[in-house]
Amino acid sequence: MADPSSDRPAPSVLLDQAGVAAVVEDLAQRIAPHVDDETVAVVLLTGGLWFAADLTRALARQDRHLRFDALWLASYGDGKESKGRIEVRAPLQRSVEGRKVLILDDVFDTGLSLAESVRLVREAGAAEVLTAVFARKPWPLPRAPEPDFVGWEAPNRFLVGYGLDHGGAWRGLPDICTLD
Ligand SMILES: O=P(O)(O)OC[C@H]1O[C@H](OP(=O)(O)OP(=O)(O)O)[C@H](O)[C@@H]1O
Ligand code: HPA
Repeated sequence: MADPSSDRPAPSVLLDQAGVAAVVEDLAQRIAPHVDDETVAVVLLTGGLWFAADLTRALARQDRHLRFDALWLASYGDGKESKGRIEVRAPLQRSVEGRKVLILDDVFDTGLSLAESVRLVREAGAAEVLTAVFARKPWPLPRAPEPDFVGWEAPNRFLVGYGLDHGGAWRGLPDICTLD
């Protein structure tokens, strides 16, 4: 998979694409009773895009046709550790005043990105905020808020694929892999 002439390590698969698809379908079934066509799905860019694309289509198959918006947040840059502060690169494009919002992200790690997005969406006037992440990584301390819906409990490894990157690379891998 890796270019043998490069010094990039080859990703090894932790959850293959069939496993990813099963996790998304299961999440859609669990989320569907809690959302309707007036709910706004808010994806956290950039990494959440692949999950949000799949989940919104899985919800459509459950006859839930959510509105869609995005918040562009960044905290990792090209490194493997959170910088501990969240940069807002682009705000919501439409009003969420009085609406139910479903925030979608690829991974819950320190929990800072999700917490900041919940704060921003509440500040924008959302009536109710639900959160769903594809993967949750283990953490020794309590993180607040925990996501309302979690697809897959990931091991404590650095993940790439299905939106997750290292320095902008590997987001397009259909499997979830690790570089460790
Ligand atoms: O729980 P946390 O420790 O905050 O980590 C999770 C966040 O980290 C990644 O975003 P990143 O800041 O790397 O930006 P990206 O979406 O462009 O990859 C990922 O997409 C999540 O949004
Ligand atoms: O394991 C990870 N991989 C890529 N991006 C991330 N952002 C938080 N955790 C991760």
